[in-house]
Amino acid sequence: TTTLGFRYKGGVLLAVDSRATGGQFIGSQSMKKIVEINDYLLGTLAGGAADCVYWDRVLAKQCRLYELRNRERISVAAASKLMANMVYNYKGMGLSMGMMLAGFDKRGAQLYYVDSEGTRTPGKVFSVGSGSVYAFGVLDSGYRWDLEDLEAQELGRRAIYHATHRDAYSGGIVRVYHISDKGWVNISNEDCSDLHYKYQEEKGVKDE
Ligand SMILES: CC1=C(C(=O)N[C@H](C)C(=O)N[C@@H](Cc2c[nH]c3ccccc23)C(=O)N[C@@H](CC2CCCCC2)C(=O)[C@H](C)CO)Cc2ccccc21
Repeated sequence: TTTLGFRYKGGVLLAVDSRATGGQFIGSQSMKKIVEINDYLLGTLAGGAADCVYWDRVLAKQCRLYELRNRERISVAAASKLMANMVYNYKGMGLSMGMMLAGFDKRGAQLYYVDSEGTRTPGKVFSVGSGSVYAFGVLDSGYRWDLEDLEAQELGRRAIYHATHRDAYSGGIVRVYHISDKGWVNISNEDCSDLHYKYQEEKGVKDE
């Protein structure tokens, strides 16, 4: 898996791949690794698939209960704290989950990293998963706070593409989401092989 997220002038940009693996076998090429918790809150998933899918659903339920009890949406900080505290109860028991919580709330655009080891930290740029080393290579060289929206989307897309090209455990569809004060938008879902030929074309390189 390769997932990434970064905060910038235009809000939060998330990009992920869609491959699930079981050892050397590919379990799926079309998984949803960006999960829609509400109209202003997204999560990204990496690690044990069952752990990620299960705990995401528990978090989504808790966020909905919060809204019903408090008549307002939960903050990203609070949602990430809920998740961190829930999985901390199972620390050392074998959970494997590395996720990001991204959204827009009273504090503006927010991005947190939370994992099953007990880490919960806010930040500007994260990449999580087996392909994150490749994604960081592209991301860190192209990231600026003042990116325009289209530049930010293309940076996220290219960083995930490069990870799917080099990491055997990443692949499938490159999904890109943008979160602003108007909520989240799914920008694109492109097959990484289509992106491969598009980028080769741009480089003027034939059928590699
Ligand atoms: C195909 C499939 C599943 C599957 O392939 N499960 C395997 C066993 C799994 O958990 N794969 C992990 C890798 C892995 C195997 N055993 C582990 C033990 C510990 C930690 C990781 C693993 C995976 O693809 N992980 C993805 C993220 C997942 C993909 C599916 C959606 C939720 C996030 C990645 O992190 C990369 C592919 C690198 O592992 C689980 C599932 C649930 C619902 C619907 C379909 C599936």
